[in-house]
Amino acid sequence: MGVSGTGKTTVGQALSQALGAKFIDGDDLHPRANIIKMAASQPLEDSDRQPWLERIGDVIFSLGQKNESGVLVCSALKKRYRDQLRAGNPHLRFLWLTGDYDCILQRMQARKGHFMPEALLKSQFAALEAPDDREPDILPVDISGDVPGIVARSLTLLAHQPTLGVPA
Ligand SMILES: Nc1ncnc2c1ncn2[C@@H]1O[C@H](COP(=O)(O)OP(=O)(O)O)[C@@H](O)[C@H]1O
Ligand SMILES: O=C(O)[C@H](O)[C@@H](O)[C@H](O)[C@H](O)COP(=O)(O)O
Repeated sequence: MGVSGTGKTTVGQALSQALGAKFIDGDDLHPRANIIKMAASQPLEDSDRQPWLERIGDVIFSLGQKNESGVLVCSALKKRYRDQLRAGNPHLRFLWLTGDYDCILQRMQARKGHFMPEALLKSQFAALEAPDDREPDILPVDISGDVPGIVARSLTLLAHQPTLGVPA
């Protein structure tokens, strides 16, 4: 999880390879109307996100039913969104990619060919409900430094969450 531009897709793909797990990009689960809206620099509303979160929760449930490991990346900005994803998915854990606005903005500016405009980064931070100790299943990972280092830190954190299929 994390605001747009934090590296969810980049880190998630590398992490899924390191874990031998399936990779799913939550961007691909949006109704097309959501993508069109964001591409037009309009922030999504809670109602826009509902069908998307439902699909994400169902994909996670399907993986669990097949006893399959997966890395699914999505912003999951608000606690109630995360609670919706948790429902019926006891093995779900979150890695929260976290960093400062300027660092993320620079990365978004350098990113090519993605529908999400940097103009929406402020609204992403405005919508973000930063996890706190009410959500102990969320592991914060700072995004400064290179991708291999972030993946290594993520693996170390996940190793303490054996339910993710990472050997303890
Ligand atoms: N640790 C990193 N250091 C430098 N650039 C990064 C890092 N992680 C991601 N990026 C770059 O930042 C941009 C946003 O990454 P991306 O994976 O698309 O983020 P998200 O999926 O969270 O929107 C991409 O251009 C990506 O190549
Ligand atoms: O909750 C939201 O406002 C949207 O879900 C938004 O977060 C979008 O899905 C991605 O964040 C954009 O794509 P990237 O995160 O890949 O930039």
